[in-house]
Order: sequence, then C-alpha cells, then structure tokens
Amino acid sequence: MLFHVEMTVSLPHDLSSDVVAELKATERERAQELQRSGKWRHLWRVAGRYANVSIFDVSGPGELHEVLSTLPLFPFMDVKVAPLCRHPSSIREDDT
Ligand SMILES: O=C(O)C[C@H]1C=CC(=O)O1
Repeated sequence: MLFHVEMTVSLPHDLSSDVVAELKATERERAQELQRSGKWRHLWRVAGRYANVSIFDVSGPGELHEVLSTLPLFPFMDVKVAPLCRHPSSIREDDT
C-alpha cells in the first residue's frame, strides 16, 4: 500500500550541535536503509523548508507507523499522511 507522507522537522533550539549532528547522521543511515529495503520509495526535499515529501510502500497504516517511529528525528516531526491508490490515467506500471 502506498502512502504520501510529508514530514516537517522542528528541532528544539536548545539541542547541542553535537546532538543535532548525531541525530541527523543516524536519521540519514535509517532513511537510506529503508530506501534500500524498498519501503521508502521516494524522498524529496521541500524547497526552502526543513521538510520532505515521501512515498512509502508498506503493508498498511500499522506498518507505516512502525517504520516512521523508528526514525531518530520522529519525536521532532510533524507528519501528515495520505493513502494513495492508482490514478486511472496513470501510464506508470509501478503505481500500485
Ligand atoms: O531531512 C529530513 O527531511 C528529515 C529526515 C528524512 C530523511 C532524512 O534523512 O532526514
């Protein structure tokens, strides 16, 4: 099942730069692992914001929540989710 996910990150201003650097490094590792697994199909930066638009391919909302909550930056994210289904006019084979 495909989900459109928008994540907006707000880091507390009092986090030390070391903690922020560590969070971003571990987040990157986890994000890349999930992309290699095929569960995180697309990842785009929203220009001008500390936010991304992503497409996840998981079994359902339960797995999506599980996956998102493994992200190190999850406690600092506002997450918006929309379930997707195939558009009848799509010419792409991998839209389901
Ligand atoms: O930078 C972000 O948008 C937050 C998060 C999502 C992937 C990643 O590496 O960090």
